[in-house]
Amino acid sequence: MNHKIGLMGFGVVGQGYHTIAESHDNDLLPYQIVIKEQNKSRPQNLPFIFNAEKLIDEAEIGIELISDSDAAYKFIRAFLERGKRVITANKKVIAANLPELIALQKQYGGSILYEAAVAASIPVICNLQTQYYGDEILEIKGILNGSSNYILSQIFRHNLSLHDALALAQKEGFAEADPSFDINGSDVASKLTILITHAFNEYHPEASIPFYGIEAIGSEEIDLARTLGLTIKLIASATKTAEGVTAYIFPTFVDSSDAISAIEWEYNCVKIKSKNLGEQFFKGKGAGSLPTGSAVYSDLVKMIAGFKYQYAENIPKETELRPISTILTVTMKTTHGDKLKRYGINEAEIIHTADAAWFVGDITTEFFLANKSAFIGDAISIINIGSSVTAETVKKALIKLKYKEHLLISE
Ligand SMILES: NC(=O)C1=CN([C@@H]2O[C@H](COP(=O)(O)OP(=O)(O)OC[C@H]3O[C@@H](n4cnc5c(N)ncnc54)[C@H](OP(=O)(O)O)[C@@H]3O)[C@@H](O)[C@H]2O)C=CC1
Ligand SMILES: N[C@@H](CC=O)C(=O)O
Repeated sequence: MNHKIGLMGFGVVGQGYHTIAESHDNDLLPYQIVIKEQNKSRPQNLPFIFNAEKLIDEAEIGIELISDSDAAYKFIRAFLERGKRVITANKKVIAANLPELIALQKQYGGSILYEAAVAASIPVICNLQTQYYGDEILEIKGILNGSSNYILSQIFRHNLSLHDALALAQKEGFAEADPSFDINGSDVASKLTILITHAFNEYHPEASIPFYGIEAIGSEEIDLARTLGLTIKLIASATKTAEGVTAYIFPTFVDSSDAISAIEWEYNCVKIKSKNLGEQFFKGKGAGSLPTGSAVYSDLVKMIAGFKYQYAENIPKETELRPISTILTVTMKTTHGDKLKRYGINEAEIIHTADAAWFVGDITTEFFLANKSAFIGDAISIINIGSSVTAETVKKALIKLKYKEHLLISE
């Protein structure tokens, strides 16, 4: 049966979905494909068009896979306002507008699926939707960005610079159109916003979540992690507390006993803790053409079979994280101690190594959010020490590194 599927976007993900449909079920191929650039070379035999409005009017099901979030938002809205069904992989649009998109589904009777938007190949949204009846989710934790994880693997395993590793992630098709979202934690924050809504029925938009990326991590942090026998992963976590839900995203030291430490390259992982099930752990590719296209294709099959996300009766409103502030034990590194003193850190608390100045101790997420843009301006790297090591051990390792470096310098 022909479902009059309209595809928007024929890039990394659009082509992934199309390849799968072509080799599997021609009925699930699009009857038209909207693209933007007139002068790109394309396969000759495919039904490309440039008129998105025509496709939105005529298609029965829309698959939105474009790289322009403003246009994607307009297209998704237009499908839902016509009571139509639409699939997307765009986490920015979903995370920024989730309450509105839920309301549009309720008002006009259309529906939207977006499994590919979070952790690409890992069916985490469908899992949250269908597997926890009679249960209570307590915590979600994981790696939710393929590019930054791929970059960390390249840095740790092949000593590449962040810049060169990012260029490779872009070449592989893992990175966003604006790759700063991959390395500054923003892409992870969008994904965590979506997971929190599905797990806890609370809406915490990206800006309300304390998040920091891997941008300022340099060889000093890699040396420190190696000295400690640890690795560094960009970890997102959301936890149910007595007061509500708390969440944050930071590069984090991880030891080898934690399954997260073994997640390399573009792979993602999600740990879910619930009252009845205890802990579950999912691992899968978090970016790339076929892994993401496959999640889109599966959404399409599920959608045709009648699957819809079930949202709570009350559309979640924007709420504060609770507790409002959480204490984290971190390392903060920059090039010069004076930059740390600006944030009220005393000279006595600063450890100087050959090329860097470090603070190791407690900060609150409230302090972090208040100073975040200044930290970025000062190129301060922040790593959550997590539970794998104590602050005292980290300080000792830094002092060891300092003397090793002094020896090297005087040699
Ligand atoms: N890459 C990945 O691994 C993953 C990506 N995603 C998400 O999937 C979506 C698509 O990403 P990806 O495939 O990588 O992007 P690409 O850059 O590879 O492709 C983007 C496509 O969108 C088209 N496009 C851009 N703007 C418009 C517009 N205004 N109207 C019509 N078409 C337009 C482009 O057209 P043209 O060909 O003419 O340039 C191109 O075909 C994004 O939301 C991304 O965040 C989600 C999970 C994983
Ligand atoms: N750029 C994203 C793509 C998938 O969401 C990533 O690297 O994870």
